[in-house]
Amino acid sequence: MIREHVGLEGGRAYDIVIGEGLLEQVGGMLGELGVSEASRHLVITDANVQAAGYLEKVIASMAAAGYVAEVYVIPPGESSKSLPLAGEALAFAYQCGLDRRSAVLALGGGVVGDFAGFVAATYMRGVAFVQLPTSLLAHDSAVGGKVAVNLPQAKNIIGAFHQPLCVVYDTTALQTLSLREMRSGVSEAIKHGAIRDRDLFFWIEQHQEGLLANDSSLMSELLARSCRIKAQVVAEDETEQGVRAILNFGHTLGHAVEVLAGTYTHGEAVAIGMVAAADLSVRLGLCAAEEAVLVERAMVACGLPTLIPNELDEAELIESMRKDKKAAGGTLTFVLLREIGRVEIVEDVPESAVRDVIRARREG
Ligand SMILES: NC(=O)c1ccc[n+]([C@@H]2O[C@H](COP(=O)([O-])OP(=O)(O)OC[C@H]3O[C@@H](n4cnc5c(N)ncnc54)[C@H](O)[C@@H]3O)[C@@H](O)[C@H]2O)c1
Ligand SMILES: O=C(O)C(=O)C[C@@H](O)[C@H](O)[C@H](O)COP(=O)(O)O
Ligand SMILES: [Zn+2]
Repeated sequence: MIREHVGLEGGRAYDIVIGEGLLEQVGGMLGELGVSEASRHLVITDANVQAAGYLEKVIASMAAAGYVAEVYVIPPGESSKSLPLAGEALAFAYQCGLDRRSAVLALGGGVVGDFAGFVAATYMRGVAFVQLPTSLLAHDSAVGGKVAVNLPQAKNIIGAFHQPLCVVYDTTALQTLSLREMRSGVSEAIKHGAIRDRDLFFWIEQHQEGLLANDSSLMSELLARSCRIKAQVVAEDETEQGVRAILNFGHTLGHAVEVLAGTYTHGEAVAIGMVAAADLSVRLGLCAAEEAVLVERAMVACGLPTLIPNELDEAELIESMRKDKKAAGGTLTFVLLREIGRVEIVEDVPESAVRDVIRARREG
């Protein structure tokens, strides 16, 4: 078992526990975290994760430890991150009699984590929550306390910073993940390498075959190293007053592509966004062209997309990016590459440079 730590102040520090068979131990872990046995608790998951058998394990483990668990199952997919569905989940929590000592458990990928975290952050002005990530991408989403639902036209617009009590990462769950979702998760790990750890970046490219095949020792190393970077950045700037925005590398364009196309996974869209951000960095004279080539090479090696679909309108992409959460006053803000392992946040990027990059990155 591996333990990483998110070193926050004010009683909000927590551990990320990574290992095999942890879902069967959730009940005992809740006891160690001081979760009350007197209150009812809510496990939120999606239908795919339920069908794969993980919900049963959590419920059995909680029951064995004396916990009463209610269950709320959402449809799989990004469209579940909506305010109306969150409202229904909140009403369900109330109807079940959850109280201020109740905990919400998020069992699933990033969609479930963001959604359930939002429910936990808003129910009775905030109750405890525990992340039980089941996708590879969720090594990113489960850590750091960004919880949110979407507007139809923009991602994560309605949300909060609400840290979990613990992240319990059962790596056996990754066995049922599709190759596409494994690749999508690798994309955010490449991001962690690109922003803070050059060695990790090249290690992922070198070991992509074993990682995508879910080799257990490689996977444990990936999760530990990638979560460690995420935890460090979050501990430096919990609510994104500054440096935390580097975790948004690839997301300015990535979020625009994800929303406007509606056909890419989050990790795929961010992969396109990272390659484009690297191109932009070269165009603005911030980084050597060879570094951008290496970013693209890593994405291709991991089977991730690198081109912007032709059907996405340039003006709509720009408009969406001007409304990105990092942007103030409608300017274009990007996290740009200095070299692999080092990035910087650049505000007020000229629109002409962004348009040039979009045109050069179009599908053939
Ligand atoms: N809060 C954050 O810091 C943060 C960070 C990164 C991404 N995100 C968000 O996370 C979301 C993407 O997360 P995701 O890629 O995990 O998507 P997801 O939650 O939709 O999961 C991907 C697919 O895999 C299925 N699945 C999950 N675990 C499975 C398992 N063990 N076996 C079989 N199927 C499984 C899901 O049902 C879904 O169909 C996006 O909404 C993104 O905005 C948030
Ligand atoms: O934790 C963060 O901070 C991140 O930016 C991580 C991102 O990978 C993630 O997609 C996050 O949800 C994006 O946040 P947003 O504020 O750009 O919506
Ligand atoms: Zn992301």
